[in-house]
Amino acid sequence: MASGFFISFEGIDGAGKSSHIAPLAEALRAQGHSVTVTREPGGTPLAEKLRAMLLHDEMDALTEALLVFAARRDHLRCVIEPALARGEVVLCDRFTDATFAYQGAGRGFNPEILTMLEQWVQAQPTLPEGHIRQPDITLWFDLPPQVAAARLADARQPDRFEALNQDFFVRVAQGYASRAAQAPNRFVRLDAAQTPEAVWQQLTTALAGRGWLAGAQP
Ligand SMILES: Nc1ncnc2c1ncn2[C@@H]1O[C@H](COP(=O)(O)OP(=O)(O)O)[C@@H](O)[C@H]1O
Ligand SMILES: Cc1cn([C@H]2C[C@H](O)[C@@H](COP(=O)(O)OP(=O)(O)O)O2)c(=O)[nH]c1=O
Repeated sequence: MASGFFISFEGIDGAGKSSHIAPLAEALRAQGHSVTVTREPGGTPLAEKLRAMLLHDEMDALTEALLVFAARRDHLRCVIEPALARGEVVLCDRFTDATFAYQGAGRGFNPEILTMLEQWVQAQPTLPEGHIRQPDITLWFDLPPQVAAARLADARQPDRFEALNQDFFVRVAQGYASRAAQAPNRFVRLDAAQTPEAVWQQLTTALAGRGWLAGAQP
């Protein structure tokens, strides 16, 4: 079976993830790859409905965790796994690291339960025994929360998460840092405080170092 490549984009709100996904998709297509661009929570009609609830309805942290993993299951089954099986590159705006950062570190929800849900939801019969589906590379846009807040101040109407205070995002940023420490080969840390051009340069250099995107121009 053809095996594609799975890249996730992570970081706190305002870190610059979304700004880099379309240019990366274009650069990969220009080099002959088929690319699926998607996002979490979301990516399927069902998961987009769950996303709207997560972003706008009041609920506790367990309900948040169950909704994001339900959305993820549908997204994996209907979009990500089929795209990988076709040999495509999948670019996904957030994945499970966001759950550990937001519901785990941010909300203070039990990470052991998140790990259990991760094992169930990301089980995939085509993978070798003991493996679950994870991104091949996670591009982590690391940015101090106060810089992200300044970027978002005028940019858009905040959702339930973006409206939370600075302390929440300090914990979320720490959550990403500890996830990155647990999977150093998967995570690529980008200094997202630099200019968009410099962040793009870091991103393409990291991918080129792994055999992707030779000579891509911003
Ligand atoms: N490197 C950067 N320097 C300054 N502003 C940036 C940079 N990257 C993105 N932005 C701006 O910050 C805001 C948030 O960027 P966005 O890509 O939507 O972040 P995210 O998807 O991580 O929430 C946007 O207004 C965007 O134009
Ligand atoms: C994937 C995921 C996202 N989220 C949150 C983080 C974001 O604040 C929000 C939506 O993410 P995002 O798509 O980055 O928002 P936007 O479209 O505004 O850039 O969902 C979680 O809390 N847990 C998760 O597992």
